[in-house]
Amino acid sequence: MTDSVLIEGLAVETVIGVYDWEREILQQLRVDLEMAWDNRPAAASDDVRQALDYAAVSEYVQAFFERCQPALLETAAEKLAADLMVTFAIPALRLTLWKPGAVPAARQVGVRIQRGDWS
Ligand SMILES: Nc1nc2c(c(=O)[nH]1)N=C([C@H](O)[C@@H](O)CO)CN2
Repeated sequence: MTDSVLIEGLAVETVIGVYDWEREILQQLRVDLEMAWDNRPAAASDDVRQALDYAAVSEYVQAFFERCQPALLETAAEKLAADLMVTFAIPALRLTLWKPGAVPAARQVGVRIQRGDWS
């Protein structure tokens, strides 16, 4: 699959972190997504129902972080990737979760995973 639908820098607020003090506060994450999708049917029909609707996916990601509040970025990434692939029938995706401010000397830190079949 050579086509994709992209979401970059989606801001979400959630409870996340391994330390006790982190369980008491909201922190911002930034989400980048590259989702494999054949864009030709949407282009041919000019119909959003044939597209992978990035607005709908963005809303889903926001709702996910309201109900899923894990300690590790790794856990959040794995669960979110699995949920998105099932809910939207996405064959493959690359997901990056950034946690700006977690390491003050770094611009941001995060994790990136790739799941599914990109062929
Ligand atoms: N690989 C990871 N390392 C760390 C994580 C994480 O989620 N994945 N989390 C923390 C703390 O929660 C940290 O962000 C607090 O500043 C430390 N390392």
